[in-house]
Amino acid sequence: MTEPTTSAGRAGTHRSAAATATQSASDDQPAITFDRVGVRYGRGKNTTDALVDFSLRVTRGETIALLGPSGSGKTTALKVLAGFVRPTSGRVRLSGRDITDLPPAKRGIGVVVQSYALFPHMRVRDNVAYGLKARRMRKGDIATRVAEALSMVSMSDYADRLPRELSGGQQQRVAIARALAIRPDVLLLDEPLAALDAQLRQSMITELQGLRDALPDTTMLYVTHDQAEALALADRVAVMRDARLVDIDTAPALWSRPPTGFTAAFLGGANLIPVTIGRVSGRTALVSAGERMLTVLAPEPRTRWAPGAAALVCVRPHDVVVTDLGATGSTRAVVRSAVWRGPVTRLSLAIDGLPDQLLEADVPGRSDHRVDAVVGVRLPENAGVLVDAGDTSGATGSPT
Ligand SMILES: Nc1ncnc2c1ncn2[C@@H]1O[C@H](COP(=O)(O)OP(=O)(O)OP(=O)(O)O)[C@@H](O)[C@H]1O
Repeated sequence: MTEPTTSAGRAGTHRSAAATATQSASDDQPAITFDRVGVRYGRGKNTTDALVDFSLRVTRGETIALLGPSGSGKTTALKVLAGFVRPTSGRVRLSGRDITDLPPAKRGIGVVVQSYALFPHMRVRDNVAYGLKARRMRKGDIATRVAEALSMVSMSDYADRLPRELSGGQQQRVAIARALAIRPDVLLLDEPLAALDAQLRQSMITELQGLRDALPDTTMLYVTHDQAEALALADRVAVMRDARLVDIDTAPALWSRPPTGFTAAFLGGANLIPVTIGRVSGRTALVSAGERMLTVLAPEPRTRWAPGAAALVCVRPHDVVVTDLGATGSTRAVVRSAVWRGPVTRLSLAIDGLPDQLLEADVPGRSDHRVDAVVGVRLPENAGVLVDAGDTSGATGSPT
């Protein structure tokens, strides 16, 4: 086994308590490993399986978003790693070291939760210093660390304020500074922006992106049910459903080639059209949707797509082309609703030959399409991608 080398982190000599504690761990191990973790809450008849056979490996410096509907087990996974919940089965490791039985304070993990959890009677600097004092660090070193952490979140000017004298976004920055002050190798963020309004959330996403880039050696696990946050911040997105990890991949891959209908729907804004697979050749497939034939992308492995089998085609609303009625290659459709969303108008369309299916289409700007207007619709070749047919219930992600 090799000693962990000093990480060339953003703060120059970035070295965490956790890393110091993981003397026997190896740098080539994943920073975080969940190994078939199960969590069952309660006893007897009143039990809830919050995590089932949950396995995940996170590389050092990677940011993973745990994305899923309410109750899917995201927070439980974080609590297991932080040491607040003991798994019923399975093991958790940090840099290869088994920490399943280690108390939370000995794990050296930074945790940020939705509700800030600042000590109301302590000034900002004392809130940030809290974990360092608990580690019995020297006063001078504490002052340096506090200043460094506050500067990272642009809160240096607020060190003497009380939490109640800060806005929500500022309080959350202090909570992040407090988590960073211990220079954790692993930072856990549980819906850190959920309590903020939409505009502030957007600017905090940008700040978190900056923080992530400034901390290239810090591994982050980010819990959210907001797909926009996940897509903006994560190197990989782990989609959870009913206590299980259902899909994991890079954000662009999950977006463009969602493996399951659930993930396609949860990432938001997906039209999922039931189809029957016809001929598959290379990366494309000819499929029938109602009375229509479509040419769509068939992601690897091709063996997934057997001719005659049922599947779904995922089409993003911005890929649907709305034309005048009768335009070449178009199909007749009736506008069922038109909602202006700023940059686009989202149309809901009933398509001839596609019964029981409304297709959502985005047209640029504020369109003047009225309900019951008759238009043409065209799906460009390969605008759709084949997705495994399956249960998509509960996949109501935030709209895109
Ligand atoms: N202490 C507990 N005792 C009993 N059941 C619990 C406890 N904590 C969570 N649960 C249950 O475990 C399941 C997973 O909860 P968890 O908080 O991990 O989900 P989540 O995906 O983080 O949800 P949310 O997005 O709403 O925070 C849920 O069914 C929840 O009701």
